[in-house]
Amino acid sequence: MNADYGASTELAGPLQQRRALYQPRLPPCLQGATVRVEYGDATATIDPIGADAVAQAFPRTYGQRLVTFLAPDAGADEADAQERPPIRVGVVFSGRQSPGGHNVVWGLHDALRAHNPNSVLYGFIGGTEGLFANKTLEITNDVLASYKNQGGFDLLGRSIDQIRTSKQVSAAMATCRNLDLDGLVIVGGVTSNSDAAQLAETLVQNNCKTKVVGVPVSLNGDLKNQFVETTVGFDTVCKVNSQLISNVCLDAISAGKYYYFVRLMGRKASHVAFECALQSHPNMLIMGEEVALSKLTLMECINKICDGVQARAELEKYHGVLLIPEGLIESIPEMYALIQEISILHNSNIPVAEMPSKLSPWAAALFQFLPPFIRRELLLHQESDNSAQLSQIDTEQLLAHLVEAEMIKRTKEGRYKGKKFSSVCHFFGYQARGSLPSNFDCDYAYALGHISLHMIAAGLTGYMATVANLKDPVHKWRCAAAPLTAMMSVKRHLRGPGAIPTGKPAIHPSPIDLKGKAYELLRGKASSFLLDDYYRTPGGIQYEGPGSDAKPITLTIEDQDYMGDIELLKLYLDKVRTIVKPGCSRDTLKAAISSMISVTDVLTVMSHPLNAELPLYHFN
Ligand SMILES: O=P(O)(O)OC[C@H]1O[C@](O)(CO)[C@@H](O)[C@@H]1O
Repeated sequence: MNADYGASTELAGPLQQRRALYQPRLPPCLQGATVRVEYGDATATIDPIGADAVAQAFPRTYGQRLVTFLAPDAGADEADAQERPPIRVGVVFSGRQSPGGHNVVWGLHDALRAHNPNSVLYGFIGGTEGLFANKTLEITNDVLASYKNQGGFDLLGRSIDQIRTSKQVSAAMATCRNLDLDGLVIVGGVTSNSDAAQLAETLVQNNCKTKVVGVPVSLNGDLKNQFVETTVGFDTVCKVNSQLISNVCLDAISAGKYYYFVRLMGRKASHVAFECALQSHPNMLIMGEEVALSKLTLMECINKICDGVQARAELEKYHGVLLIPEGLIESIPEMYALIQEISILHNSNIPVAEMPSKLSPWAAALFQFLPPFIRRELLLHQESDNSAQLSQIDTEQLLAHLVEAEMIKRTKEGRYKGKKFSSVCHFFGYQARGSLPSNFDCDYAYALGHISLHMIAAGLTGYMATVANLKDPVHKWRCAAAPLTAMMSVKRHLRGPGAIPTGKPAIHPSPIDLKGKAYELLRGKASSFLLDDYYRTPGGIQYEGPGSDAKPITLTIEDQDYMGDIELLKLYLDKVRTIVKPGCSRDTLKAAISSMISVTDVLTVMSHPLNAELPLYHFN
């Protein structure tokens, strides 16, 4: 390991320094050294058909009860910290880096110290490989000083997001025993938390005392289910990307000559692209979930984009911004089938150079049709979950290339009479992944770190730390722990009651809810986005003042009646605060709000009783 992990570095910039001083907010139940642990119902899984398979695979950790953490009863005697047994905990960054990850370690550290100052926290250097090789860094306040509220995972670094093979699991268990760990906290997304569940089960079966706790940290926002509302890092990444997208929108409209094709990280599900579209209002968004549902072929997607380009040309508009998720390529049915064939070849250890000749005739034909750069990228070695390396496949360039060819064809055939189509491509991912985390991600991660300690102290294993009511202010957050097995499902080939579960139980990425309110909202605006250049400029992340408590739009919309909540209303009003002055007309307000966010029923805002409570917002 060359990097000097955990070395106390000086925070160079004033913003970095100021961010290090930010004290994340904690919900009331986490403000003391102890919590009251309340056990709820026993769990099954979110996948009734796969429940038996999950129960069989996790005989010792399946069916555990839900757990809620509450503030200790008023007047309850809080034992002296010295009387609580010290706890030894290890923490590993397993998943990809995501803004806020450092605060999980910080929260865990602070909660451990409050529990008993003789407790010890080890960070594994270099991620899972450090865990296997027992390479540790003791986390202290000094070590943490320059990582508080900072981006990246460079406090400890990371390597592969995998604790899965029997060799890896045995090595992890040996480290837990060697360090005499009471708990191991695994930080990551769907893959890392699936592995955490397996490790927890194995440790129980082998009478290893270490409790395994998962923490939902992933920019993808796809670890979402009835227990988990969002993941740490999603908010920041969407805010940074939305700013970049809106910059590109203004660039596009200024010169009026390019179509920007922007691919966004987020793996198979389209959460990042979707949230960014709600924040920045690009002209088009092609979501993987829509394409998969309608079984749109590659050429149907291209025609859809070309129809949009043509409709805009009729308005004399030759610029535009199109967003796509990096997982789009896998959602196109014929591309999915091709990727599956390549995956089988990888799993059969066929050398990459021989793969094209081993494809089925139709897959070979499709493969040959694709431009050489896409062919090369499709053959890259797979991710740890056996999926294609989506970050490396330049789908935006493939689309731009095919759209250009189709526009030329339409021109030749006389079906398009506008100016020549020109495109510029971007992949926004890494730029946002290392960002300074938003206040929301700082608070959320810090709270999850605290909850992890309370889970270990309560002897829970095979659980994920969770926080509910995230749309509300921090003092209303509800802290809990949910069994990892309860979030599992089993892939199956057929749908419906006759479906036979196949494959290993795992926590799978959850797709965009195409019946949800946020989707309905976006669809309602689709034609205006396409034609009206309804671009919205969210600007950079705000760390102080108005807007610093803004949360992901999808989180706030999905979880409640639109505009039904005072906090959400305050949020919107905060956003318009800078341009809407007291006493302004309804029309000004309406224009201001709709240019910033897709509010469907602005009048509801105006007639809301809260208006009377906020003197700034008395409207004529
Ligand atoms: O750093 P790498 O290996 O390119 O990882 C990229 C992948 O990691 C993520 O950023 C997080 O899972 C994905 O969105 C992306 O596909």
